[in-house]
Amino acid sequence: MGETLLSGLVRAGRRVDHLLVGEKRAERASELEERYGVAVVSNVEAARKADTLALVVKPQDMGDLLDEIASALRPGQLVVSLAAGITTAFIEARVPEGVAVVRVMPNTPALVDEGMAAISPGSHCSEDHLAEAEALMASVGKVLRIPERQQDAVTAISGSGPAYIFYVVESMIEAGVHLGLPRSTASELVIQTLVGSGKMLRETGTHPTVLREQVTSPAGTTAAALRELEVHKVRAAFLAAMEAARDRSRALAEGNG
Ligand SMILES: NC(=O)C1=CN([C@@H]2O[C@H](COP(=O)(O)OP(=O)(O)OC[C@H]3O[C@@H](n4cnc5c(N)ncnc54)[C@H](OP(=O)(O)O)[C@@H]3O)[C@@H](O)[C@H]2O)C=CC1
Ligand SMILES: O=C(O)[C@@H]1CCC=N1
Repeated sequence: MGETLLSGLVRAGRRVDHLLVGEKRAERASELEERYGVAVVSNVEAARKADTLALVVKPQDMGDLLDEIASALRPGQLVVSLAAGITTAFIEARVPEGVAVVRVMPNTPALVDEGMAAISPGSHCSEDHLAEAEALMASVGKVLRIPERQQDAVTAISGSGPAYIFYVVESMIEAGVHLGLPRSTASELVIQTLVGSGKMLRETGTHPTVLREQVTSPAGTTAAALRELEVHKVRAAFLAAMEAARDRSRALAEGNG
């Protein structure tokens, strides 16, 4: 996710020659330096020199990372966390008083500048700090400001969301193959159907139920398929899946790695 954000900043034409990246593995560090022209330094040096820090480690590694950099941080700096589950309070309790914290939930379509990020301010965060985090994430897609209490639900919907969509795509391609289509044909049909349907949702602003009804001819093929999805409780399965993701996000905040 960190590299996705970095590559987006480069594509957006933002200056990255002054950007410091904390990366421990030497091989990976040289790869990032060569690919993006950024300087790879220690986490402590990045924390001491940067005005804004983006923390993109796994939630389970966040406590150790904060312990490592806390003494290098100073009031007025901005810490932007992209980690699932980790609350602004968790970070604020581990950094000096007056460090501004913003919690972000991004998603991987940021790689093609179609990301969806939700941002929430911590308790010492000014409008300028929040606007800075917003501008960072706007380099790679849309940004919504939300209250932090909604972050676990957002993580379940848009953070993990691309995985559910890819799962549906995989399933439809497999079904096409099962029905006798060549894999490449099935794949092209499904991907273009997905992109076209997404574009219809965004460009028409029409409710998805209406769009679905427009495809569903009386006693036709779509009605036959949708009946099977109802019989197999696919809608209930989506609800249960997203509740599980929301609960997992909450558990990560409580340190249940
Ligand atoms: N993937 C996604 O779709 C999304 C991810 N996120 C969040 O982004 C964060 C990263 O996730 P993801 O990119 O999937 O995970 P990855 O494991 O791919 O990336 C985490 C990176 O952090 C590095 N790292 C770990 N500890 C340190 C440290 N102390 N100093 C410097 N670097 C360190 C790891 O290096 P190494 O490999 O050497 O250990 C690794 O490159 C998570 O908190 C996740 O919740 C949020 C939304 C979407
Ligand atoms: O699976 C995860 O925990 C991360 C957070 C949201 C998407 N990927």
